[in-house]
Parts: sequence; structure tokens; C-alpha cells
Amino acid sequence: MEQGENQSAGSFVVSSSDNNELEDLPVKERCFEQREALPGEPRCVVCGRYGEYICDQTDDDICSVECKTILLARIAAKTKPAVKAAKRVNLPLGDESFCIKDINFPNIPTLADSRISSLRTKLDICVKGDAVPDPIMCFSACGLPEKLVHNLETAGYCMPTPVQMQVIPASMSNRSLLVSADTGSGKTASFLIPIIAHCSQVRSQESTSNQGPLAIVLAPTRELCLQVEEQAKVLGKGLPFKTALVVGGDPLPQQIYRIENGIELIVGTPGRLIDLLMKHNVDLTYVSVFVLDEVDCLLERGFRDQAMQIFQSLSQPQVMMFSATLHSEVEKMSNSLAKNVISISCGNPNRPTKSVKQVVIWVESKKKKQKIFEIMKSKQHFKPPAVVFVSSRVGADLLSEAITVATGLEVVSIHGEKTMKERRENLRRFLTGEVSVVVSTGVLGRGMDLLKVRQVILFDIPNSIDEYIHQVGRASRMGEEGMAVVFVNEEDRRIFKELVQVLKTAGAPIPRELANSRYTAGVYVGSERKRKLSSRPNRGKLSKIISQCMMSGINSFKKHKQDTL
Ligand SMILES: Nc1ncnc2c1ncn2[C@@H]1O[C@H](COP(=O)(O)OP(=O)(O)OP(=O)(O)O)[C@@H](O)[C@H]1O
Repeated sequence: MEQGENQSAGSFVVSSSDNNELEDLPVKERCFEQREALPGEPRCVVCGRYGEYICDQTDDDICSVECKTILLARIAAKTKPAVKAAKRVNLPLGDESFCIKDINFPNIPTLADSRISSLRTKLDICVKGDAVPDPIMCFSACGLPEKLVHNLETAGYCMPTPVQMQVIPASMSNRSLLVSADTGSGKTASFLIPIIAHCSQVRSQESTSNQGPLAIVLAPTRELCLQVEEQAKVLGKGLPFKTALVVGGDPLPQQIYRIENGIELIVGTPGRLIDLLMKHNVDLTYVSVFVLDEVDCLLERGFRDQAMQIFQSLSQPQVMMFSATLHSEVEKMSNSLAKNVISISCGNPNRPTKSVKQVVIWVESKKKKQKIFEIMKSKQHFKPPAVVFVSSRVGADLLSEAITVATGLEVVSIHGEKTMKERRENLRRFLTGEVSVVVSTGVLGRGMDLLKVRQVILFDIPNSIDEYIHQVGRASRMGEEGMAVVFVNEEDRRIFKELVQVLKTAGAPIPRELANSRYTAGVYVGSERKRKLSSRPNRGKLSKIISQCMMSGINSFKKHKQDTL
């Protein structure tokens, strides 16, 4: 692993020398003090961390006194106790401190403030706001329904990611949230888990015959909505929790029919949801949670009015806003949507995730096609499955055909002009491994969890550095290492300054033409870059790729009209 890479995952991983040191230490009191289990090592049966502590009353491996208490409580109840859902409370104004405790295990002490803040530092979590609830260390620690905890385990979620550790308790205390965290860090589950807990609690307690939706998740693309709804169904399985997908391209009557038959969560794109609400009378009285996923995109011109219109039809819901890229304007706008918002930031938002190696190649537009063919024909450089991002719909179709002709690879394209059926089918073929390359416009750039993808190629660099961060992020999930190959030339000068900053921060090589361009004037790319380069163990390989890729190509590849999300 290269220096500085894989920090978010690295915070949980210890080297074997750290390992020996830790094993001599006394029994850990709290589960977060324990390290992650290395492959083949015993795991704590409660939280999945290293199970170093053997509890006398059982043969199970346990990591700490905290998890021992939980385990003993479970044993005492003979079977696993039915976990009661946490009560959703409205905090009285001026309340100084509030902490989510596991109501099933009240004997577990809460941490002192100083230890909470050192825990947050350790997890790379920053919070802003009044009385922010403490982070949780395991899913069973904040009163989630037992079935939901079971579904999480089945999905392979042994323990929460840092963003989930902080967002879940904050959300369950009914507060509105503005959350920024790295791409691929688990933001989706961080809002779905509290939504599912809330919906199933309401439905199991409800005496009225209300079957209207209780929560709405808005996202900017159909594919992202599809993915979020799919994940919601997996996590909510077996609970009184049904979902409706409201996106364009699918028949509206079916969506209406589904909602009329009773659902808890609507996942939709703003345009189609507005359309549905105008044409049909959906009772939104009980919608108490409103999520804006990719909020910076949803509050941009184009989506903003629609998102606000939907928000205004709700009665003071809890608002949760998420993105890997957030700036001050969004923060200001978020305050107009909700009061007393908690801001949570995890890892390194507003930058490409450290897990992705960025290889920027200076290549003239007319040589781009030849360059991508060279990469895809090279066993060394091509790491399928791969996503290729382009700026136009026509470009996506032309390039996918050209790659097939030049390399023999089967390639599909996805963009806004295809029918929903085609988009679904092409995404399915790519995700199931039937085809190894997808050429896409920005529609796959944000939020898409393309699990096996470790390589993205930015054939056309996007218009903004934020979209760049999201597209690069498709090459890594949960801290897995990936690579982004980025084609750049003078035509992309609008983004040069920010791109150079981003590359400098990541210690990535900067092509000579980019470093010397007058459009990067004012951005220092001198010795610091050299120092960073020389400390990278793979620099030989990287510079070889760059020099190879700088060799020329063939025909021009026309830019076509910009695709919109
Ligand atoms: N606690 C967990 N344990 C294991 N895997 C998890 C956990 N939480 C989420 N994941 C997995 O991590 C991957 C990334 O999660 P997710 O798509 O929510 O990231 P994200 O932060 O929304 O990224 P992006 O900003 O790119 O949308 C998914 O495959 C998800 O299933």
C-alpha cells in the first residue's frame, strides 16, 4: 500500500507488529478500544472486532467488557431479547446533553465527553451543532429492531462504518442532519437504517388505518433511486416496511397503484415525484423524514425548485442531507430547510477518496480514442470491470461501439436518452459481469455502488471538480484500492486550477503540460510535487503508464451536446 493511501480503511487496520503490542494489553473496557480482527483471527460475537477476551460463562469470543455485558444479557434472557425500538424524541429547546443509550442494556456506562471527542478524532468524525448524540460502536447499541440487526448481519455489515456510527444515533434523536463523507463510505445505509427503524416502529404501534408514506428519499438519477430502493428492501426484509420507486421512464399508473396499496418509503427523482403528486392525491401528512441524497446536486439549479416544492408539501419533517461534496452555499440553504441542524463530516469529503490512485494523462482530443484502445488492449493497464465516463449521450454510444470494434470487448452504454428498460438492462448486464465495460454520461457518476469496479476512465473530464470527485469515487468502495485514469487537455482548462490542487493534495503525478499551463498560474506545483512523487513506491510504474499513454492516437472524437443528469 502506498504512503497516505487507504486512510479510512486503514484507521481500522493494524500491522502485525501493532498486533503483538496490543495482545499484551489488559482487557479492553469498551468495544471501540479493541482492534479489527485480522483474517483468520477470532472475532467478537457481538461486534465482530478481535475476540481476545474469553468470557467465563461462555465459549464465545468477546472483545471487551462492553460486549461481554451485552452477551451476558443475551444469555440471561436465554434467547436473544426482543430489542425494543428506540423511542423517537423531540429534544426540548436548550437541552444540554442527550445521549442514545441502548435501552436493552442500561448498565453499559456512557463515555465521558473527553473520550467521546477522542473517539471522534480517531474515527475522523467532525460534528457541529448542539447536543450531538454520541457515536455508536455496534448496530445493536441504539435500539434497532432485532430483525433489522439480523438483516444487517446477513448483508455482511458486521459493524457500522464511521459515518454510520455518528449518523444513526443522531438521526434517531430526530435531528436534521447535513452529512458529508467520502465516496463509498456507507452513507446510504446511514439514512436507511434509521428510516427502517422508524417506519417499522410506527407501523407496529399504529392504531389508525393510515397507510400513507412515512419517509421520502430524493436522489438525482433513476439508477441511484433504483439502487437505494433495492438496498432499502434488503435491509427492511421481514419488517412492516414497503417501498415505492418513483422514477421517470417507468409507467406512472403502476407507481400510483403501489403507493395506494400502502407503503412506508418513497424513493424517487424530483421530476417524477412532482409529476405524481400533481396528478394524484397522495397523503403526505405522515411523512416525517425527508432525505436529500446527493444534496449539493439536488439543490443546484434544475432540481432545486422541484426539491423545494416537495419539501413544502411536507409538514416540518426531519431533513437529512448527504453528499461527498458539500460547500458553504449548500450549508446555508440547508439551514432554510431545517432548524438546529447537526453537521457531520467524516473522512476527507470534497476530495477524491484516498483509496483511488489518480493517473492523469495529457492527451489531445483527436488522440483520445486511440489512447483508450491502447489501455484496453493492455493486460497490464486495463483492469475490468471498468466504467468510462464521457460528456455526451451521442459520445457514449459512439465510443462504446468504437471500443467493441477496436478491441473485441463487449461494451454497453448508459445515458439519459435511452429508455428506462435499456438503462436497467445495460446496468444489469454490467453488474452481473456479462459485459466488462460500460460507457456512461454523468448518470452513473454519483452515488452508484458499482461494487466490483476498480478502474474508471474519465475519457472526458467533467465540468466541475465535484463531479470529478464523484466519478473518481466509483473506482473504490469501502476503502478498496482502485484507479482512475483521467484524460486531460487544453480544452479542459476551466477545471485546471482545482484539478491541480486535488492532484497535489493526493500526491498524484501532474502531467508537465498541465503543470506548465498558464491556466494553472498561481497554483504551486514545484518541489512539493517532486517530493511527493519520490516518496511513492510505484512511481516507476506510474510514470511508465503516463509516458506510454502520452504516445499519440488517431481520429478526432467530437464533443457533442452535454448530457444532463
Ligand atoms: N457497515 C457496513 N459494513 C460493510 N459494508 C457496508 C457497510 N455499510 C455500507 N457498506 C457497503 O459499502 C458500499 C458503499 O456504500 P454506499 O454506496 O452507501 O457509499 P456512499 O457513501 O453512499 O458512497 P457515494 O458517495 O459514492 O454514494 C456498499 O456496497 C455498501 O453495501
